[in-house]
Formats: sequence, structure tokens, C-alpha cells
Amino acid sequence: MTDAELARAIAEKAAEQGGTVYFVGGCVRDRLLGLENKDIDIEVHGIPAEALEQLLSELGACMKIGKSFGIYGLKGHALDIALPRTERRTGVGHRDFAVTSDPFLGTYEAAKRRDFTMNALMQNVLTGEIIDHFGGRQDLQDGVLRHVDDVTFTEDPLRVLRAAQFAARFQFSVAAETVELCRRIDLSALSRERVMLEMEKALLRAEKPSLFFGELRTMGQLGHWFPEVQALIGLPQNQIHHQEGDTWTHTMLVLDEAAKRRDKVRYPLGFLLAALCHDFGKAVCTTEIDGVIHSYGHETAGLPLVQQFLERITTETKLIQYVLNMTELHMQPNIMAAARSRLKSTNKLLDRAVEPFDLIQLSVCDGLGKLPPCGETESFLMQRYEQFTAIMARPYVMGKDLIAAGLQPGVQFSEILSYAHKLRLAGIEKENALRQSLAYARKMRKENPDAAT
Ligand SMILES: Nc1ccn([C@@H]2O[C@H](COP(=O)(O)OP(=O)(O)OP(=O)(O)O)[C@@H](O)[C@H]2O)c(=O)n1
Repeated sequence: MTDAELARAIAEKAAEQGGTVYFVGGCVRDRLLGLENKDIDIEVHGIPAEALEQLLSELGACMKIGKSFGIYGLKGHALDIALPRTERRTGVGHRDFAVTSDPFLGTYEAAKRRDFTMNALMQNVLTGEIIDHFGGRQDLQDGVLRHVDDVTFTEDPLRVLRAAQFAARFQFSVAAETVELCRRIDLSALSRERVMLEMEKALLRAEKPSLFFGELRTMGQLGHWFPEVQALIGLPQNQIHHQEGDTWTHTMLVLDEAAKRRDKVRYPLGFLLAALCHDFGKAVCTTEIDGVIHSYGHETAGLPLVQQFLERITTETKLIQYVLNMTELHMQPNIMAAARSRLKSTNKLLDRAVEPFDLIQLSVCDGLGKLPPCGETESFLMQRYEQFTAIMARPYVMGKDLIAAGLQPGVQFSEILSYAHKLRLAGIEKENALRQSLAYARKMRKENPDAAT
């Protein structure tokens, strides 16, 4: 039985007892927008909790998710089954709510606890009738996000981020009164996980994730969670290479370019965050020399800022490392040249936390996010990338090959191995590279006979 069939079966049984079942929340909204939504939520009105529990147990093994909150689920189904409820804040934490479920609350009061008019729509499961107490259908048609109720909205500060997230995902505008309300809400008590979840939805699902940050900027709500992004506003850039405007404008353009490529990169979330963070360093190293703006070294100067930002929103070390590496290397998309010229960055390039392919894509986005667009062309960079991956796929000299040839691990050993590695990147095949590395070892020994290999 699908979730939709189960919802119908519950609705039929509830109707026998005088109850009514409604689809609620995002699934009604998405259906009206013609979008797919696999998460179905239903609300059962007009029958007591015990009768609902009995009815559910007749339909299969009843699994209570949170009986005290009046929420139920059935094994094997994603469907959320809830009683109408009201919520009242009792503290600052996101679980600090007193929940009262009441089967006879009525649809108006039940819908009033929801965040936006478009999310407060209900649909009768059996008749298809839409219940719209707060003008959600009109707002959907107009593309407007409007809060339902001042008091209930303010009680959950996450809704400020949800407003920005939905505005970005649906390209909706936020009603002036909702923006005003959002300005006054304190976001400091939110948990990083909840903040990350909303940002992630914007980064991975919005056609233009820049709208998420733009909306928060309008609401004056970048300061607590995104101060490093806020610092890009009004930050000047070199006028010759960046006629698009300040660092904020450039970053937002790069972010939207990055969103166009998120399906082909290896690590989409890291990639989008790298696009967001890549120029954080400009905030600390932008100077004017002879009337020209420069941000020399911003790719390394920004690393502490990037780290500070990411540690505020996540504990995922792999994600943090990926974004740090991408930021540090974003000016060196020419993988082959970078790999040959600096062994240190070569190691970073080979580090699993950065994908050369993603780095090239970030560089392309960086170039497209400028006016006039500039930087190496994608086809040139991709050609280098193909060469790079072809070389990396070949057999190469490893430590055990040097030992088999008679060298001892010691002080000079890693230098010889690095030499072999450079030969590998220069395209020299293994046998020849091993011969040259051993000749290099002999030369080193001759120059310094006392040093152990
Ligand atoms: N802070 C919140 C979270 C959720 N909701 C309500 O709960 C529903 C389900 O929430 P959620 O699953 O987070 O979002 P969806 O609206 O389903 O959107 P999506 O899953 O597509 O992001 C929302 O529609 C809204 O009515 C709310 O009012 N306030």
C-alpha cells in the first residue's frame, strides 16, 4: 500500500466514525504548485485519540512516533499521522514547547500554528476540497510568502531562515509585514544543525541560492550566523577585473553559477559552500595601492575566516577540510601547472578532501561571476584535467619500489620519493621515473656521503 492509499484508507475508516482527514503542510502546497513531494502528512480531525489509535492498529502494526505530541506513524510508511494541535513556547530551545493535541480543535486553530499561509493549506483526503483559512492559495498564485500569525511565527526563530529558504527555492517574495516581523526575531538560540538544514536546502535545491542570503540581508539577519558573508557587503574589488560591483555581488553571482553545476561535481554541498566562502579573505586583505584595489593572498588569508564560519554551522570535518582546500586553491585551477610547481599544493590536490574536477568547476564559476567574465575557459581547464587524470591513473614509483631497488628509508628517502612524484606529474612513465630517481639518489649520496638515505 502506498502512503497515499494508506491516507485514503485512514480517511475512510475515520469517516465511518464522523471524523475528517486532511492532507496538510508541504504536500498540499507542492501539489498546487505542480511539484513532486514524497512526504505526505495528514491530520485527523473529529475522532478521539483512542479511536484513532484503534483505527490505526486495525490497519497494521501501530508505531507511535510521539503519542504525547499526538503524532503517529505506521511501520514501513513515511506518512506522518497527527492529531490537530497547538504549541506554546516554554523556553528558548527548539524543543521547549508545550504541545496540546485536541481532536476537536477545528481546522482554523490547527492551521494557525503553521509558519506561512502556503503551508497552512489543508486538503480533504476523500473529497479533495481545499481548506484555506489564511489566503494561502492567493499567496501561492502571487508568489508571496506571508506568515500566518505574529505570535506563533515569532515563537520559532527558525522560521526566519525558513522564509529565506522558501523564498530562494520557489523564487517567491516575502510579504513586507513578514520581513518586518523577521527583523525583530533573535536567532541566537537556534542550533547549528537546524541552521545548516535550512541553508543546505537553499544551497542544494534553489535555482539561485543567492536569494537565500539576499533575503536574510534584507531582513538584517546575516549578523548572527553569517557574519563572514555580511562582511562582503560593500567590500570593494579591483575595478578592472570586477566591474560587477562589490565582493558580495561577485560572491552571489559565483554561488548561482555553482548551483548550475551542482549535479556534476563530486561533492555538491562542499562545492556550494566553497563558492560562498572562496573570497572571505578579501575582508582582511583588501588594500588600495596607487588608486587600484588589490586583495593579494586572499585565498590563504581567508582560511581562518572560512574555518570559523564552517565550525559555527557544522561538525563535519570532511566538509570543512574540502571547503578549506578549495578556498586555498581556487586561484590555481590549472591542475597540471599547480601540481608540478608546488609539491605542497600537489599533496592538497591529491588529498581526498579536494576533487580536481570540482576545483576546475569552481574556477570556471569564479570567472563567470565577474564582469566582464574572465579566467581560463572551461574547455582549456577540462583538457588539462583529462591529462591530469590520465597521468594519475598510470603506475607510479612508490616507497616499496625504492626499497626493492636497495634504498633505505631515512632522511633523504622522502626527498627522493618527492622527486619521483614530480616525475610522475611531468608525465614520465614508471620505469623511466624509477631509473631517474635512483640516479638522483646516487647523486645525493655522492654529494653528502654521511647522510643516511
Ligand atoms: N518551523 C516550522 C516547521 C514546519 N512547519 C509546518 O510543518 C510543515 C512540514 O514542515 P517541513 O517538512 O519542514 O517542510 P515542508 O513544508 O514539507 O517543505 P519541504 O520538506 O519541501 O522543505 C510545513 O509545511 C509547515 O506547515 C511550521 O509551521 N514551522
